[in-house]
Amino acid sequence: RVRDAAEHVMKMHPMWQGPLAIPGGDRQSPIDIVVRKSIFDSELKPLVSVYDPNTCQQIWNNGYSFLVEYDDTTDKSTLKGGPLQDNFRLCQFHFHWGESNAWGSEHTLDRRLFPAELHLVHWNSDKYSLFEEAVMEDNGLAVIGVFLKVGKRHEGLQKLVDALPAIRHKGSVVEFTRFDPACLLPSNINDYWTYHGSLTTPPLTESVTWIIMKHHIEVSHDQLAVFRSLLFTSAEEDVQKSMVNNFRVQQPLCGRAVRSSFS
Ligand SMILES: CN(C)c1nnc([C@H](N)S(N)(=O)=O)s1
Ligand SMILES: [Zn+2]
Repeated sequence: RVRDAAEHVMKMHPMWQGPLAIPGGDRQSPIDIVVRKSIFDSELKPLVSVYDPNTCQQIWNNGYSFLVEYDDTTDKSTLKGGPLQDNFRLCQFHFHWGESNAWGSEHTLDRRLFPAELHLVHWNSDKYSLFEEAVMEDNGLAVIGVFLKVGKRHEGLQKLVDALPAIRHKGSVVEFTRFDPACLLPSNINDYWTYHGSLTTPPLTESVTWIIMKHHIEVSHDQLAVFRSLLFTSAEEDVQKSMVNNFRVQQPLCGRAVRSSFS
């Protein structure tokens, strides 16, 4: 199977040499969303995202993905509503992708794989004062997931794609400003699934309210190819490894409900 091959390749990354599971973890991510088993919840409110492009600060290669980081010392870029009871601050966004367009996403819809998945990571600024605190708490984080499909070029993404050659190696960082992450959201953000899960990279803490968009965004084949030109490895390492298949294997649902905001 596609996923088996990728699973083998992905486990080669040092990230996954350690414990692959949280002992007793019963709300791990990512998962397969079985659409027909999701439960429509009419109480789910519209999502309200307010992002200030002036809070965008830098883009860097952390050796597993590339992250666009935002100033989260104020409530200038926030997410609320939807399944959330509190106000959440945007701290970063990043992607997961495959070595080919056949796979790459972390979540799947009825086992359908997408070539890539965008994650916008937010933390609960009503209850906590730092991401590092929130990451340990049940209601600490909210991550929006958006599937990417290969098609027409995404004009808003190109500014980010053009910055990638400057951060090819693990540990490289460049200034990256005035980027509005709203341009990466689908036009309709009110059709989503939501469930309680975890970070998909260590510390794998079970602190995430996942909000997975029903509608995808389109990027071009060439734009995705630039993602794959990044490297897992730093400039000093002898063997350079392409940054591909940076997704976690799927985790058991353990009886969790997946709710939908649409019927
Ligand atoms: C420290 N932060 C913001 C994160 N730690 N792990 C993250 C994962 N990449 S994900 N996929 O967002 O759970 S995001
Ligand atoms: Zn992620």
